[in-house]
Amino acid sequence: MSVVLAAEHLTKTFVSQGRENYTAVDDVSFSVESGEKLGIIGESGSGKTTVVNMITRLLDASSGMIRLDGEDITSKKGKELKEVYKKMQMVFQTPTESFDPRRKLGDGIAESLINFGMKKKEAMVKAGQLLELCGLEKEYAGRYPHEVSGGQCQRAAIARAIAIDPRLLILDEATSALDVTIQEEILELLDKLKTERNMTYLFICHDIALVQQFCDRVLVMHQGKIVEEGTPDEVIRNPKTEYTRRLIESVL
Ligand SMILES: Nc1ncnc2c1ncn2[C@@H]1O[C@H](COP(=O)(O)OP(=O)(O)OP(=O)(O)O)[C@@H](O)[C@H]1O
Repeated sequence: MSVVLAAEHLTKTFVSQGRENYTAVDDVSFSVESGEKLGIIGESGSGKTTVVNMITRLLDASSGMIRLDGEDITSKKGKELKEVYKKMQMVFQTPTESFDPRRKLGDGIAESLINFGMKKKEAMVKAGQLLELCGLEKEYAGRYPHEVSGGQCQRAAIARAIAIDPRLLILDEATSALDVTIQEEILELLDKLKTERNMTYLFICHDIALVQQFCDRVLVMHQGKIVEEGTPDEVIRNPKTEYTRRLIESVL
């Protein structure tokens, strides 16, 4: 199996005037294999989103390296990021906010296709097909974000994220705002897409039960460090740290 994403000794120290420097992510290393569903769990403030923000290049790393498909992307900026986002896409917690409220869902999905060279007409047809692939009728392309439910909007966000056929999806609390049955449906959709498109997932979540259900492997983050790693069943059955034990007890 090939490594799709690797983080090597990734560190982020926030430096702000008048406050002490704060190291939110401290020497974090991990890799995600092709076709794998890797979870990262940890309590609020443990550094999960900071890791994601560095990987997706929304935030500069203080030190360390990020490789995507073997290529060093740690310092990629501006136009160089287009190639990065072709391979790696994100799905966030609040789908309604991730779409422009003044534009229809179909336009939002077609936009990424047009950015990558597709003609508008073709992109609109493809947007409808992607919505269908994600379990919505293609007519949803004509709806605004506020005209659909949270679960439907998250399906549209997934349709947009897979539009340009990325290898890796980063799902940052992508099911956390949804109720339990809708969460299940979204996880089923992600599993279907993984089988059909050989997707690789980095699944950030604070809920170890969801990670157990969905992921092949999990990293536990605490105070900016990875404190544990294994299959979800291994970690749940035999937690090595008191912190992980508390995380498990709080959910299961
Ligand atoms: N721009 C910033 N400046 C200073 N500190 C920050 C900044 N962004 C995040 N932090 C701090 O870094 C730590 C990690 O935050 P992060 O958002 O990565 O945690 P998290 O595990 O994703 O939490 P949550 O699940 O609540 O989103 C927190 O203590 C946070 O206050």
